[in-house]
Order: sequence, then structure tokens, then C-alpha cells
Amino acid sequence: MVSAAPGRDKRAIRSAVLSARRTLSPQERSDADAAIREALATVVARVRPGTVCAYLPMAGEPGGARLPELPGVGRVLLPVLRPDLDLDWAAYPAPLLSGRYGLSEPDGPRLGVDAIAEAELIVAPGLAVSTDGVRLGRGGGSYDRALARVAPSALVVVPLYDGELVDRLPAEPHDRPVDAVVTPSGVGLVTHTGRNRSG
Ligand SMILES: Nc1nc2c(c(=O)[nH]1)N(C=O)[C@@H](CNc1ccc(C(=O)N[C@@H](CCC(=O)O)C(=O)O)cc1)CN2
Ligand SMILES: Nc1ncnc2c1ncn2[C@@H]1O[C@H](COP(=O)(O)OP(=O)(O)OP(=O)(O)O)[C@@H](O)[C@H]1O
Repeated sequence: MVSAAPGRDKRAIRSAVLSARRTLSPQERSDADAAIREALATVVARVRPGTVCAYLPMAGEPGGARLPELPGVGRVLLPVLRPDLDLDWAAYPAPLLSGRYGLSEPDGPRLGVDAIAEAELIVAPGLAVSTDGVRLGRGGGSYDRALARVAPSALVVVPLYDGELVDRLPAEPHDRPVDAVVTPSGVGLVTHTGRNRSG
């Protein structure tokens, strides 16, 4: 059944996923993070992107702090959160500055919100993804806005821990679909009907 309150349902799922993530032992987490990075490397080898928009995981986010180390990629961009919660982009590696919410963000020229349109591969953070391509984020709507600007041919992939690829998620018209997940079990493709579903 489609819920009449997707916002409330999203909040409940977010807190369940964040609690489950906290139960991982340090060893389980570092094993899972390494397997996620390995799965991501296979995606990179397949896509051979010139530009990747990635992100620097915070403590407890899948992939760990080495996620944006992507050998063989010409240019890696990381998000810089704007005051309006939209995403600017800057090149990585770069010195890191402490941002809001405990984020570490690259210090360097800001390339503008449209820089994501130049990426052939986007690695987006998420708490869960459904098999029909709905992504649940932290609730700022930052990636909903940013993913509206990606090139039609770009691949959008979300690193997740096992159990976070689910059958169904509450969806709202502004949600932007994603193409794949990378988990400790490997690469998983999801199906969706197009990036522009909100019209
Ligand atoms: N590593 C990482 N970088 C990212 C994101 C992300 O999810 N992960 N973002 C994805 O958009 C953007 C930053 N947006 C964020 C929004 C909220 C929170 C956060 O920790 N929120 C708290 C609750 C905040 C509150 O007090 O209201 C939480 O989720 O517990 C983090 C990042 C860009 N950079
Ligand atoms: N294009 C947009 N412009 C302005 N606000 C938006 C846009 N898209 C979504 N929002 C707002 O952002 C808020 C959070 O949306 P949602 O709960 O879907 O976030 P999320 O996808 O989980 O988070 P994120 O994208 O930051 O990871 C909603 O209140 C929504 O209205």
C-alpha cells in the first residue's frame, strides 16, 4: 500500500538504518567497507569515468574514509554543503575543512552546483535504496537537487551495507532515482523508469 505520509515513514526508516549501522563491530565495519570499495572499483573499471562526483563518508557511513580514493580516475569532486543545503563541488585530493554536521569538505575553488553535470559516475550517499531505484538520504534534499543536474548517460551508484537494498521505500515526486548499489556482496543494479520521473 502506498503511504499517505512518506515523510514520516522516511524518518522511521532513517532511524532504523542508523541504529543498525551502529551495531556493526569495528572489524565487521572495516571488512564491509573494504568489500564495498572493491565493488566500487569494479564499477570504475567498467565505466572508466573522466570525472567522478563522490563523497567523503562520515564515521559509520558505508565505504569508510578511503572511499573517494579512486585510482585511474582523472578527476574526483567532493560535495561542499551550501547554506541552502544544495551542493557545490570542489576537487579532491585537497586539504579538508570541517563543515556542518561534522562533515569534512575539500578546501579549494568551488566549481558550482552544475559541476555534477560533467561527471560520468556519481557515487551518492544513502541510507537505503529500493530495487526500483528509490534512494533514501539523510533528509536535507541535497542529493535530490544535485541528481536533477546529472548527465542523462551518467551512472549513479550508492554504497550500502548489506540489508540496506530493500524491496520498497516511500517515494516522493522530488526523489531522483539511482542506477546501482555497491554492497559488501558486490554490485547490484536496480531498475527504474527514468531520471526525470518527477517531470
Ligand atoms: N559523507 C557525506 N557527505 C555529504 C552528505 C552525506 O550524507 N554524507 N550529504 C547528503 O546530503 C550532504 C551533507 N548533508 C548532510 C545532512 C545531514 C547530515 C546529518 O548528519 N544529519 C543528522 C541530523 C541533523 C540534524 O541535527 O538535523 C543525522 O542524520 O543524524 C549530514 C550531512 C553532502 N555531503
Ligand atoms: N529540488 C528541490 N529543491 C528544494 N527542496 C527540495 C528539492 N528536492 C527535495 N527538497 C526538499 O528536501 C527535503 C528532504 O527530502 P527527502 O526526505 O527526500 O531527502 P533525502 O533524499 O532523504 O535527502 P538527501 O537528498 O539530502 O540525501 C524535503 O523537504 C523536500 O521538500
